[in-house]
Amino acid sequence: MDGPSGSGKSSTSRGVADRLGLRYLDTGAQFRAMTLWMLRHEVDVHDPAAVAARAGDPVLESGTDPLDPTITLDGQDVAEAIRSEAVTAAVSPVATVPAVRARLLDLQRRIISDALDDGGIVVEGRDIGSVVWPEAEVKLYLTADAAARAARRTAENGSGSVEATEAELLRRDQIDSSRATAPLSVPEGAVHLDTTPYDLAEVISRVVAIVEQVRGTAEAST
Ligand SMILES: Nc1ncnc2c1ncn2[C@@H]1O[C@H](COP(=O)(O)OP(=O)(O)OP(=O)(O)O)[C@@H](O)[C@H]1O
Ligand SMILES: Nc1ccn([C@H]2C[C@H](O)[C@@H](COP(=O)(O)O)O2)c(=O)n1
Repeated sequence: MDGPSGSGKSSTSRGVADRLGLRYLDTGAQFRAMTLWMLRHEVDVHDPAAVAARAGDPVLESGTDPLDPTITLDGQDVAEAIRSEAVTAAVSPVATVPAVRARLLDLQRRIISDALDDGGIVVEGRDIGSVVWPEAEVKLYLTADAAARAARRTAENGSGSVEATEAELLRRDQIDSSRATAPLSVPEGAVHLDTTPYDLAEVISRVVAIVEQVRGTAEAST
């Protein structure tokens, strides 16, 4: 499942994975953990060579239970720390460094391979259907109007102005879409779902129906 910031990928992916008995992976959390490590080790996140030189150092582990996803950095739970404003502001430049993407893509592919032996996995990010796992059984591209995304995110944060949140979302959209390495784009063969008019339960039900339809079609043709 790919899509821009705040389109509902995490909430939808977790709900779908829970309904279908699948594992769940938030790849954005991995980019955030990598960024947190760089900040904690005083690496200049705007210096790609400096970031690349340390990209192999952090020890990252992602737990894939959709009801309790976890992320640890050098053995420490960082689920809360990776959502800080400092990390949110710094993550885009770190995510554009090829050495960072290569390291995390390798980790993501290993997690996906393991999960495929265990029933399957819902993976969310920006380049999952296009780069990380183009052979995915189902590819989804989630969007929502910037105003709806900003309103949802502001409600989630419980503070801040909707206008400022929307500006920050649009800034990250712009960076994620225009970068040279694995830009955010609709993957070939993906179903595009605009969630603006639907609440979360409705989106989850629609995605589950899409998965069941794809699986039914695949079974019927074998
Ligand atoms: N269809 C929906 N209707 C209303 N609120 C929603 C819907 N989908 C998600 N939300 C809410 O919007 C907020 C952002 O959703 P979520 O974190 O799942 O987005 P995301 O695409 O994973 O964002 P990011 O890429 O920044 O991690 C959350 O508070 C979530 O509960
Ligand atoms: N597969 C991915 C996942 C995430 N990113 C980048 C893009 C975002 O700026 C950042 C944080 O992601 P979020 O937690 O907001 O989903 O990580 C990426 O480049 N590729």
